[in-house]
Amino acid sequence: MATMESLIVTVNRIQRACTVLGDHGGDTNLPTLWEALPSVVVVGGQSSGKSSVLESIVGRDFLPRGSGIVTRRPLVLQLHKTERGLQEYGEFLHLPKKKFTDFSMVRKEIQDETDRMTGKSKQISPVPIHLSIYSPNVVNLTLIDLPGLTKVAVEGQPESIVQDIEIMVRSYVEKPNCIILAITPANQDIATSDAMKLSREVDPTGERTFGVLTKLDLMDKGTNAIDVLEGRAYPLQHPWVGIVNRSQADIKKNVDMIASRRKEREFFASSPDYGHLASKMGSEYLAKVLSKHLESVIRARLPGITSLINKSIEELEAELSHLGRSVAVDAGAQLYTILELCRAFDRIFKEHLDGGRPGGDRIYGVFDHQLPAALRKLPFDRHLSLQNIRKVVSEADGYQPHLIAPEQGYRRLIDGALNYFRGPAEASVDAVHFLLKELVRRSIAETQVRSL
Ligand SMILES: Nc1nc2c(ncn2[C@@H]2O[C@H](COP(=O)(O)OP(=O)(O)OP(=O)(O)O)[C@@H](O)[C@H]2O)c(=O)[nH]1
Repeated sequence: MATMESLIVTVNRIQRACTVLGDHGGDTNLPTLWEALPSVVVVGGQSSGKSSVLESIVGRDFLPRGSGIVTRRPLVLQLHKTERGLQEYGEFLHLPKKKFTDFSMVRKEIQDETDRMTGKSKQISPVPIHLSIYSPNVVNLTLIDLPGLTKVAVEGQPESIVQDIEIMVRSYVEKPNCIILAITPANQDIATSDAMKLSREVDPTGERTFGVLTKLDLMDKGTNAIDVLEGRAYPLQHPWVGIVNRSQADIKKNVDMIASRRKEREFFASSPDYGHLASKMGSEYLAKVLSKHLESVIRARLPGITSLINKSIEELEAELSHLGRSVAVDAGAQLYTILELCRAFDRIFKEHLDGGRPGGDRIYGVFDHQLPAALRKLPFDRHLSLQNIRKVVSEADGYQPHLIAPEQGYRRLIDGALNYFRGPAEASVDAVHFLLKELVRRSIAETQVRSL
């Protein structure tokens, strides 16, 4: 039986395999495993504090910063807890074996990899970037960071980006396996929070939504968010978690994460409003709660995931066996395979025509039944009636007396008769052509099945 920790690690590996195989949900003809995997998705409006929460959970500065829409591709962030004393590093799925120990280079690589997919056009792309972080200071957890919900495009970004982001975010949060981390700043009216509006829509019972209130330190003096944090104002099934991230000034002053986490702990411990909730607040607590919840969701979904994988294996194996044995790689062997196929096709096609397999008899039927029946319907009685022959013959030679036989007249009679033949003859050719094409199709199908 897998331990709790290895469950998340296993799902991480499956997620990476999905990305390599081009499965990131959405419209696809193949069964999508990606959509069946539970994941924590970070959702929030612009500047709500998403990046700060993620960095705080990781304990490192590594996300791109800037104005406008910075996150333009989903970032699948897989956190792996390592043993105490080991060096922290990041590793991207698209750059395997390259260990990033300098986290400012991680930030740069996220930016560069985003641009590689979207160009400098500032468009968004649904193809995720996978980043694994190995550190003794994290819990095993997978989080997906998405572009912030926004109302307006900034310069250089197409107007459609506002809708495109909403569609992308929705495509994640709609999935029943998605755990929504809804980030809302406390210094804003929660009723207008983009994250809460969206999560209420897709998860009305609040079963899979974790509400996170950031910027508690920025609330107006004399106000607090205790009604929300104690679950009275906006009740969810899981308790709300309050967070205090670094302010812009702290970031400018290069306040590091360790100091920032300590400051956050102190804020809650010394707060007259939140002191009684201190043990259930803060980014470290949030990471632990999420990790535990993710593990329990994975455990519950495990039978479903296993049966989906088994079903996919069966379907793909059936398709593989239908496609036949693998094609040889070197030119000589490929030529041999092609000749072998041609010979097999030739034999099967001949059997269809000459007998042994059905089909050839239908061609015979065209000449034996269809053509004679059509000929019988031709108006030869009228064409070769004595009256018509007399008329054609006398008209044909004009004033010239015919010496032996009325040659011109006969010619006209024969030409006319041949014209009548043309229709049924062409119909017979078409019918035979159609039958032959059908036999070719059948022979190809039988060649594939028989000889491969
Ligand atoms: N004082 C204070 N400032 C915060 C807090 N959380 C975030 N900020 C500041 O708010 C600003 C926006 O935070 P980000 O974490 O970049 O927000 P975001 O949601 O990732 O923003 P976008 O990536 O632009 O969508 C930054 O200047 C942060 O320093 C907080 O809890 N307290």
